[in-house]
Amino acid sequence: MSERVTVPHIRAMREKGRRVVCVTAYDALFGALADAAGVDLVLVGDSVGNVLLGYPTTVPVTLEDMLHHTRATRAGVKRALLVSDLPFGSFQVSVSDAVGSAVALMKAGAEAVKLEGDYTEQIEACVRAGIPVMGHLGMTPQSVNLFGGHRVQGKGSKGESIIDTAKRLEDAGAFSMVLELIPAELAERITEAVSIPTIGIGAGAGCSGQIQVLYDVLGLSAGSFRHARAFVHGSDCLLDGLRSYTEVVRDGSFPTSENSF
Ligand SMILES: Nc1nc(=O)c2c([nH]1)NC[C@@H]1CN(c3ccc(C(=O)N[C@@H](CCC(=O)O)C(=O)O)cc3)CN21
Ligand SMILES: CC(C)C(=O)C(=O)O
Ligand SMILES: [Mg+2]
Repeated sequence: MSERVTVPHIRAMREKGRRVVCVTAYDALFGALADAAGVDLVLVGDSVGNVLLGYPTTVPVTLEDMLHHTRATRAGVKRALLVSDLPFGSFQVSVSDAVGSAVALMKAGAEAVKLEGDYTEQIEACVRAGIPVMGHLGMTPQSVNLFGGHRVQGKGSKGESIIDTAKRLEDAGAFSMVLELIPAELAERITEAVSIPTIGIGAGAGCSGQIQVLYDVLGLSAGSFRHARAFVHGSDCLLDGLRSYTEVVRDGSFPTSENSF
């Protein structure tokens, strides 16, 4: 594979007009698959809570969970930039919490961290400590209890404050930002208002790049979302294989002499 992707590369992609391709992963196996597909950035998302751990939201995910999945994903990702989410509770209360948590993720193998919301002091302090930070605005899932569900944010006049926050995240030193579940027109206005790459999920095609949850892309998620698309029917495919296995064990045709010693 070609040269490793770095934070300056991601920034430069916007200037060159090349869309940034991002996907989540939570372990070495799927991290290596995403890397082999040539994505630019792999996010160890706190969506691991919903997707793999069976939680209803990302709220219960701990820093220990994120460290565990970051170490695993690090083992599989060789080329793409590896970014890890700061989970709920690990950065909001103080700047020292934020830097401490971010340092731990970096030691686990992340090359940058992402945090949700309007936390410019935390972003400044991490950047000062040498840790690149990705912002995340719009429908920030760690605030689901405030929103009353995973609902589109920033409709109508409420969009203005998101534009203002986006500018302040850039000023604080964020190298890019995720825009989640906001009107496409608002995402375009934010993208015009900042000079760092905007990475959309449910935020239209006017962002500098896109991110999706890997299991949604692979058709391995329980539900389906308007913002996502399954590019392969993973669950159907895997179920076929598992049903075949079940059948041949039951009828005694597996293992054969070739599988035996
Ligand atoms: N598998 C998975 N994919 C994701 O994109 C994802 C997660 N998990 N977990 C963390 C957050 C939660 N996200 C969510 C969760 C639910 C909706 C949802 O129910 N969307 C509605 C539309 C919402 C509206 O119209 O306001 C839908 O119909 O898809 C969207 C994003 C995005 N993230
Ligand atoms: C979907 C992305 C932006 C995320 O934060 C996650 O997967 O946790
Ligand atoms: Mg997340």
